Amino acid sequence: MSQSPFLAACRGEEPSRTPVWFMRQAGRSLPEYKEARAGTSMLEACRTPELVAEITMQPVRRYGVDAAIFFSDIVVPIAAIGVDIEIVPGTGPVVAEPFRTEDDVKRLRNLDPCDVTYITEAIGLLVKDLGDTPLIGFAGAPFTLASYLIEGGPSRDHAKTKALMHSAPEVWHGIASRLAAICGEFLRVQVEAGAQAVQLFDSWAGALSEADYRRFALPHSTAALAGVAQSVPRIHFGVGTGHLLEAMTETGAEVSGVDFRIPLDQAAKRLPDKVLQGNLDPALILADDAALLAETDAVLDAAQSAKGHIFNLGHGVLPDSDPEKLKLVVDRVHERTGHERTGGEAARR
Ligand SMILES: Cc1c2[nH]c(c1CCC(=O)O)Cc1[nH]c(c(CCC(=O)O)c1C)Cc1[nH]c(c(CCC(=O)O)c1C)Cc1[nH]c(c(C)c1CCC(=O)O)C2
Repeated sequence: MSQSPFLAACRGEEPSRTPVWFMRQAGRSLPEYKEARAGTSMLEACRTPELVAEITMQPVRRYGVDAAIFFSDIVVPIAAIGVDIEIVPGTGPVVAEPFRTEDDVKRLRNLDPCDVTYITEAIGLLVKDLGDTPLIGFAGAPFTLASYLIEGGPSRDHAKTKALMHSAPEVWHGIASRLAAICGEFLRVQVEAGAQAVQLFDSWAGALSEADYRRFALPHSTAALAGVAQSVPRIHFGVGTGHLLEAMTETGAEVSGVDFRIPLDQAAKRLPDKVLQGNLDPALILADDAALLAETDAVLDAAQSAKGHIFNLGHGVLPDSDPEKLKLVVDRVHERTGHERTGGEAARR
């Protein structure tokens, strides 16, 4: 496992090749996923260890990526503490009774590892199946989760969430600090079961100004990530967060996820001490091969000046992506950056 290019890159060491994995690599773009999921709701699938292990393995088998991302969802721990939340196909998480008052804060009890034994079981199966490929555990950051709970579902402007932050800051901090404890515990359960890195998804943090991010989100994301500090590398990612790059590093995460809107050479100038993850525009997977490979090369070139680089998309794989195109990207990244010893060289040593 010490040979894992992904873990070496996370630690800021020189990997044998640039590691590559894709956010949302397990999911709707794969025909074998659709087949495995047929007739099972998303949350039910997340609670079925054999199915979780199979779906997590599918992109590893197909693409030869350097890490597996655990098949689950950011709302799984919220559902596990008894909140009535569903993942509606084509929409996203929908909450039956949104959270908006002091009394609602009390509905967020702590997560007990006993609430999610299916997670421990699924990771137990995966650690055996994965061999040398590391498993990334994950959680949603308090702000992103709180937005679903307060809005009641997906939101473009996060208006109710922002209004609550400013008009009832004690209710906001009550909700967000309880979510931080839940996220921290969810990450710990995954690491204790065998996940070798974690990613905190603050997908919607880009909707906040830097001042609001620092005041309302950063302390809670920091608390969530503190749960697994010193045990595994931590990756932190948000969408449209160019104005927050520096602030987001203050959570203490070792790796900064960069979305496709900021070139990696610019991110490297601003974050010289951070390993960067990213950032091919997911839409390029739908482009022709020549354009796709040119942009893949451009990402690799821009990453040269970074302290370290983990190749990824700038956000999740789009549902219409052709798996063959993702395979093309993995092979290109490996071919261009691999300097693993050849048989001949190894024999000479
Ligand atoms: C915001 C967010 C959610 N979930 C997640 C985020 C953060 C990442 C991001 O910004 O993309 C994280 C997530 N969700 C899922 C994973 C699994 C691992 C992976 O392949 O990356 C991960 C890491 C599975 C999933 N989570 C979901 C699917 C699709 C469900 C299906 O196949 O029926 C998958 C594979 C559902 C989901 N869950 C959520 C949304 C918005 C949706 C899409 C709803 C839809 O359009 O159908 C909430």
